[in-house]
Amino acid sequence: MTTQQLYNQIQQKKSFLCIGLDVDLDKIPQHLLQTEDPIFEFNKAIINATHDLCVSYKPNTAFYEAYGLKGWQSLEKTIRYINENYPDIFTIADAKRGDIGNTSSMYAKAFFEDLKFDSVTVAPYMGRDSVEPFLAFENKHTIMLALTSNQGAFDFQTIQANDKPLYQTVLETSKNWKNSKNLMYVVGATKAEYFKEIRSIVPDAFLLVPGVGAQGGNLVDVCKFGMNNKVGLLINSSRGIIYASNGTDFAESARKEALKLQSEMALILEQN
Ligand SMILES: O=C(O)c1cc(=O)[nH]c(=O)n1[C@@H]1O[C@H](COP(=O)(O)O)[C@@H](O)[C@H]1O
Repeated sequence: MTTQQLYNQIQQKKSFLCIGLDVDLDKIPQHLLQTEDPIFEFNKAIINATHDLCVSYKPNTAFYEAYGLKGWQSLEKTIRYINENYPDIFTIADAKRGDIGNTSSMYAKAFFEDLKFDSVTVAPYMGRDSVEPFLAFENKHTIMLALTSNQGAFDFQTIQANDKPLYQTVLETSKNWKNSKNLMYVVGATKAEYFKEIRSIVPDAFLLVPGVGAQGGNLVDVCKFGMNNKVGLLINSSRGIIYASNGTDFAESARKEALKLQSEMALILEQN
């Protein structure tokens, strides 16, 4: 998918919401545990109930890997279900990969060619040759961690190195990498005060912004300086939407939470 297609979808749906499919068998409605593939059944119901309100789904692979082969199969079925039924949706494999070049190439194949995700999250710590194999894929997107939503972001990412915080070097340096047009960046919603600076470094890039909802980030604060002239934001909420209820009404309840965020987004888009 191209970023223009993503932008078209944002305009059409008046939404830049990304729903995180972080499925935990201890949190999903108990009646689903009787089914053959509870993770897939849960995802299918959430997707069917919310696909018109969001532009993206982001399964975090940890929640599937934790259940071994069966979990990986549920992930495969989920991405196939989205691609077959809602092909406009931008899909993110939240896997936070990155390794020496030949290994990164295999990670890229796994997520882009085998599973057919539109994008994958990648950690920048190993540098250019660990990220460029992902960037080589046309119309696929590499979402690199820049300034994350967690408290530990202050351990390394904001450390001064060469007179600037490390996350700024990550942004500036990566702009010069081959196929950098395929880069997006993760910036946590809990770091709203950094968006002005970040936008001055990467004015055109899409930013994946997790941390609203359960982690306490605020949508309006993020949009104030985070938006660009093509919106340029994908705001993720996982637990805040998918675990709105653990009863038989879980899908409707998820829809209600997604609708709240989408309505706020529609208002923000109208005002900009
Ligand atoms: O890359 C991510 O998506 C990510 C980066 C980050 O800085 N913070 C962050 O929370 N995430 C992911 O975003 C999701 C947030 O989930 P909720 O806090 O439940 O909305 C999880 O899948 C996290 O792994």
